Amino acid sequence: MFVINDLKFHYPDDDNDLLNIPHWQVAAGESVFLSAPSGTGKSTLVNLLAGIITPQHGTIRVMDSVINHLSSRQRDAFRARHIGMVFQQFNLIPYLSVMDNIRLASRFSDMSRAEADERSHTLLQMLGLTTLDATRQAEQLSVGQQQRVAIVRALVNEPALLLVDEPTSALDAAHRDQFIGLLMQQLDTSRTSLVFVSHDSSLKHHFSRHVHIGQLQHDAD
Ligand SMILES: Nc1ncnc2c1ncn2[C@@H]1O[C@H](COP(=O)(O)OP(=O)(O)OP(=O)(O)O)[C@@H](O)[C@H]1O
Repeated sequence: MFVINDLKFHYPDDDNDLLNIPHWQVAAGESVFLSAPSGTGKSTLVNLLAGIITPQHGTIRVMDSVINHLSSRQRDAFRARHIGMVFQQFNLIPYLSVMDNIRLASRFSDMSRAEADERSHTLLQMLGLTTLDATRQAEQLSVGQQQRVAIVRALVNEPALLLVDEPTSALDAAHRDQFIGLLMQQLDTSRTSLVFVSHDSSLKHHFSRHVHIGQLQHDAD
């Protein structure tokens, strides 16, 4: 699903490479639990895989595209169509309804609007949100409910690659289990690959692979 080769990345204000990953690949349908101590570059790696930022060196191939060789506009289009993301900040538009927030993503799918809306309602329901909730403005929802909307928005297009960064912090135990169940169902039905970044190691038994960021990094010694 994706292959990283010879990747080096540093932020402009720091000459030292934050990430130096000789090779890492994840196959279609694999689910990876990625752990790392705070500040070691998990979110940066997720942003690289999403094509939000690009490395100074190396390649990140997602499906058939080397995403860091695409223009910024091409990366935006690729991400909208093939990559689902649930980030720490849910990035919902506060004054839009739940459904309109989800439609911002689903208009990039091959589904008709009616099909996409039906799928959205099904996913919302699976995560315990009602038809009435779907009409409410995002800002009127609790933090946990907003997170569930962000999850539906990430899943609605049946993405090839799903990137999830610290997702469970705002969910109670019951909704967290529903969330993981929904993710796993998505992987089974559509061969979606998942990279799941979390500090909550009690969740890692759900995943087919566990990776510590230190295992990916080039050993400088
Ligand atoms: N936009 C930026 N410009 C400069 N430095 C940054 C930027 N974003 C992150 N960093 C630095 O890069 C390092 C890694 O940040 P990153 O957010 O990837 O870590 P993380 O492993 O996800 O941490 P956490 O688990 O605490 O969220 C940190 O030292 C951080 O200060």
